[in-house]
Amino acid sequence: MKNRKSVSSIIWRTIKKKSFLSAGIVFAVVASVVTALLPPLILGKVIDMITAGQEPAFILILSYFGLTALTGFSESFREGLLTVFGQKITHALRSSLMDKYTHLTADSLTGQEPGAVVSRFVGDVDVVEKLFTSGIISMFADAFRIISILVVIWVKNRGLAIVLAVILPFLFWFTRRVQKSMLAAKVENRRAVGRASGCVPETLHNIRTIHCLQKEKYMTERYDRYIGESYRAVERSNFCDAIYSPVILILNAVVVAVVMLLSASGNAQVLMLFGMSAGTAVAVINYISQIFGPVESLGMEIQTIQSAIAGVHRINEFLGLEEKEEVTGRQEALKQSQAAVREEDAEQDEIIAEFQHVTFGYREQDILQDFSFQIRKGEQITLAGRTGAGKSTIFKLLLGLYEPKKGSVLINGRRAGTVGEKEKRKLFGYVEQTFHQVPGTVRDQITLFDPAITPEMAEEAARLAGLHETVMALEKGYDMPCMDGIFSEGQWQLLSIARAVAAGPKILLLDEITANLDAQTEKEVLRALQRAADGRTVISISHRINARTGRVITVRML
Ligand SMILES: Nc1ncnc2c1ncn2[C@@H]1O[C@H](COP(=O)(O)OP(=O)(O)OP(=O)(O)O)[C@@H](O)[C@H]1O
Repeated sequence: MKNRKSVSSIIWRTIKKKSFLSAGIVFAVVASVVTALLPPLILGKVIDMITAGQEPAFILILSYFGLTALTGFSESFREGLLTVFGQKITHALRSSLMDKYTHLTADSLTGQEPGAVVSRFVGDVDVVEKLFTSGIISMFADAFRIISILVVIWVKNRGLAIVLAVILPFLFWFTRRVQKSMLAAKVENRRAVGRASGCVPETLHNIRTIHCLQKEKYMTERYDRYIGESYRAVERSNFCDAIYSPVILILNAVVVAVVMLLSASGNAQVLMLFGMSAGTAVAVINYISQIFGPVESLGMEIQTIQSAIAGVHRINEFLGLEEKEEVTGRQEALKQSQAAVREEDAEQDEIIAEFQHVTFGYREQDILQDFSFQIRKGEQITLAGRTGAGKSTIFKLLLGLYEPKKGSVLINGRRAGTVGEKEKRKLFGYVEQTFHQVPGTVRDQITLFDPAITPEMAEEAARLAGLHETVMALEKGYDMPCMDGIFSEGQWQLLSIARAVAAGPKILLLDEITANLDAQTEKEVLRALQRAADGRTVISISHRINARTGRVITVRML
């Protein structure tokens, strides 16, 4: 088992690796808050000087504009750095997920829904990225900004600070309520749009049945219902959107008006709390309008963090799945040299693969029980048995994808599960019922991007499979990008054979390779196989009696 990774360890590693970037973000956050705090103070001072009949110093005016510009600059600098940092995190997370994916055991791998894996790689990673770019860091920045403004206001006008301390929790509660309702309405709308979009292909797909059973009205009403749900959800969302800004603006105006009225009240006790100069009044009005923005953002940031936490859990769950036993480069080299010695020994008794009293089942139910057989080098074996008896399972055990519950599966006298990936490619060639394309050229289909397989080896494999002429007849030959329709069903199977023999494997595993072919094409593929089988051990699964070769091992259904 490899050392376990988690989202937090990956992020922590990225922070340490990109220490300058991380320090830059901290610096930009602090700078943007501090520089935003100073201009209203300077403005207040300038106004106080003007009202006192003094000429404001040029440096003061200059620093007001300079600091305002600096605030904008440090904010965009922070956003820029956060975007870059977010990309680094996305990269690190996706690489770790891919690394994990390639190391999963066959059992964990088959238990994964393709759609769920894609949403782990795309949706969940994006959400975690947002956790940083518009979640945690912005939340700290906004909280820092609110607190610093409150501190300045406390120093400048205690009464206003008290009013704000009372109002801000209410404002925050109201903001969260509006945001939650908007989010719920958006989710509802997405669901309704999904249902309505699903309705269209469903109707087209079943159009004959709908006409036959005269269900047109029912389908129309159903579509109308979904569209109606979507419309109502959008209206709810628009309503929340429409009321929020006016409420905030009115609140802002009311606070300013009340504080100004109180500061002009003339009552000595009230003035103790609310009294201020004209300059301070301008400064605090400025601060009040600055404090509402961060409160609104804070609500959104909490929302982002909440949804990101679910994504973090899902990614951590995926990263915690069981991994294959790892064979390191050195171990593999050592094992290969030991295998070479064993192979020599094995050559004497010629047993290349062996099942010793194997019992195996994917879950509790056993599929094989106390199953034994031996295969000698160069032998041609056919595995026969009813559907579901466990023939393909025997291949998976030979490939070391699963460990038996009892007994052992040996390849050249060695436990199949301990054969490393590189060695496996030299040991086994696997041909399945259908060909699975990889993105790339025809040559890539044969080499599977293995640099050890030269273009000459790929060509030789295609010749052996009897496909060389067909490939050469293609517009770009082996460099032709592979796509559906360039080969016939039988030719795809020949390409499968070329792929299987390209690395010169000692054992060929053939799983029902002629099942989908007509009699003529089957003959052609079987001829190619005869050439490929020369000097190799071949283990095949076939339901067709005429495609069976050599000794037959029957796998009985339990
Ligand atoms: N990954 C898996 N997880 C759980 N059960 C599985 C898995 N793969 C196969 N099985 C089950 O194991 C049993 C044996 O399957 P296997 O594919 O080995 O049979 P088979 O003899 O090759 O059948 P066929 O001739 O139809 O290909 C079947 O009941 C199958 O449903």
